[in-house]
Amino acid sequence: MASPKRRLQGLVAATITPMTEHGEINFSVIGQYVDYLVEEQGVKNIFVNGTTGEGLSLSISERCRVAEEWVTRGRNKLDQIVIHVGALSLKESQELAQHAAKIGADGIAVIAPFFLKPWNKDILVNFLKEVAAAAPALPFYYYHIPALTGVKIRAEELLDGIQEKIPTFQGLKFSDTDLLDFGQCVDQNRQRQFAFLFGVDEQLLSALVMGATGAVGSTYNYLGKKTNQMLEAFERKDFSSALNYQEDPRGAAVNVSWSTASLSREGRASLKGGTSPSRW
Ligand SMILES: CC(=O)N[C@H](C=O)[C@@H](O)[C@H](O)[C@H](O)CO
Ligand SMILES: CC(=O)C(=O)O
Repeated sequence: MASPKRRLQGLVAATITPMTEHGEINFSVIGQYVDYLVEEQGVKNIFVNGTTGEGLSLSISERCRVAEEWVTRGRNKLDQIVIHVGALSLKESQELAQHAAKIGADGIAVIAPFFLKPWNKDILVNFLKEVAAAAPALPFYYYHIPALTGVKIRAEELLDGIQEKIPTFQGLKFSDTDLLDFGQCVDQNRQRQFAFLFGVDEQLLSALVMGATGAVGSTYNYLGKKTNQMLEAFERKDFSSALNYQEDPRGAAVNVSWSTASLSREGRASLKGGTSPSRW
């Protein structure tokens, strides 16, 4: 079982869910995918069943099987495996959280419900709390992605007092371009050991300046190595090299016609090699 561990930091690849030409999940390539991330990209943390992984377009049983395959294949090779367990239904989200704990994942993340939505902080925190309580031994991350959920409660507001409500709260995955909100999250929680994981790859350098401790994103699947070099350049305060590296994800993002707000169908297909079907 996962132990509450060191803070998640550095790059986290948001994995795609490989599919066969018939639109079924292709579990057989996940082992190779792990090796590719570790060996070719130098990325040892993954975020499974998130936006890039089309988690919300998979069935619950598929989500469980995908999570299981990543954990099995990633054991002893990856550092941390975070499973996204957000869902429209609290009950399903709790089931996914329990399952993630059972299979030995290292953490769970949850987005805000996005059809019938929480209209204030308390409602959202209560939802998150009930999910977190289903996996009381697992670090919990809130996945803030307002452009896609439509839930615009500021992350800074959400974080205020969150540990009293959710004792396993360990960090934030912040997928929004509002660097003021992000910076305030960092500033107001300096005394806590939260992970501040930024999720707009094109803006990562700016987020590092604001205090990001790591990043979760789709581009780290193929720009992991370069982005690690950017992190190193930033560490040694070589900002002009860091800026050169940052140009890459921005270029790549344009090339595959992504927007910062949503990864298009074409972008996803291109990540999967151009022809792989999607679930939406
Ligand atoms: C909406 C979406 O998928 N966001 C991802 C993570 O949150 C990012 O990694 C983007 O894919 C990336 O920044 C490219 O636009
Ligand atoms: C990028 C990211 O974190 C996701 O695909 O969920």
